[in-house]
Amino acid sequence: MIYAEILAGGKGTRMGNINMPKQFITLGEIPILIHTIEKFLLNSKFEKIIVVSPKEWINYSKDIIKRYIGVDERIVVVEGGKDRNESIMSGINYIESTFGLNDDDIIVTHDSVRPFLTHRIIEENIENALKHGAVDTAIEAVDTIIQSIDSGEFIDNIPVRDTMYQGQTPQSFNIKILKKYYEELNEQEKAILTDACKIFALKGEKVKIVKGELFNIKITTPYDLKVAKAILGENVK
Ligand SMILES: Nc1ccn([C@@H]2O[C@H](COP(=O)(O)OP(=O)(O)OP(=O)(O)O)[C@@H](O)[C@H]2O)c(=O)n1
Ligand SMILES: O=P(O)(O)OC[C@@H](O)[C@@H](O)[C@@H](O)CO
Repeated sequence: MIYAEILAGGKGTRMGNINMPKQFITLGEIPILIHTIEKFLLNSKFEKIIVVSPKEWINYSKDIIKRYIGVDERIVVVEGGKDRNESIMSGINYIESTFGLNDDDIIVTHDSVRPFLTHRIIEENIENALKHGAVDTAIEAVDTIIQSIDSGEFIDNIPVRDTMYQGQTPQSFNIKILKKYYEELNEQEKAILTDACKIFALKGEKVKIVKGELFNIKITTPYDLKVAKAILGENVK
């Protein structure tokens, strides 16, 4: 089966002083989370669309889904984890305990705060996850990427730009393999994960790249919120 998992379990601290996690901020009068869920609803291949939410925002998430989308049996809201990867695993635990896991089940995981993903990106994630078992969505680096191990004091390395990409989401996986690899990692390895594809990379396993889009931004800071509004053609102050 093919599942979607929308990660909305974060607090949005880098968005600054807001009274709710950033995934609930409205964009064009609709919460960011709802924009993202709607993109997934357009694809009929998903058995379930699992939304992970902070515990204290579960009821709120359910309320806005009902208000903006209505009752849709494909959508379920479950409690997230202490970090992004733990949130991914919460969704997988829900799938396992509710439906069991088959060898060819895949999951398309996506940041709730990337509302501009496209149908093409979702389709290519599904197709390649079924074929390769692990997929990242990425765009070619536009800037030269500089590596500085001492937190920005001096440069250690300037990799050849043509080999550099910027990771986005969705990231999609064979569920059984993702779960097995994640459980095999030690705490130190888990601590350096900035995304789920790194779980496969640490195991030396191949991850297929699907072409992302420049506009598939992650809304992280107040600046990103302005960019998102501009993408939608809203007036930006
Ligand atoms: N425990 C967590 C942490 C993050 N996320 C989700 O992962 C996505 C990308 O994470 P990020 O942009 O870092 O979100 P936050 O953790 O909310 O932001 P911040 O680091 O500024 O607090 C977001 O949609 C966020 O809700 C999640 O599902 N569970
Ligand atoms: O910005 P954070 O490190 O909290 O979150 C990282 C992930 O969300 C991020 O790696 C994916 O969106 C892929 O880029």
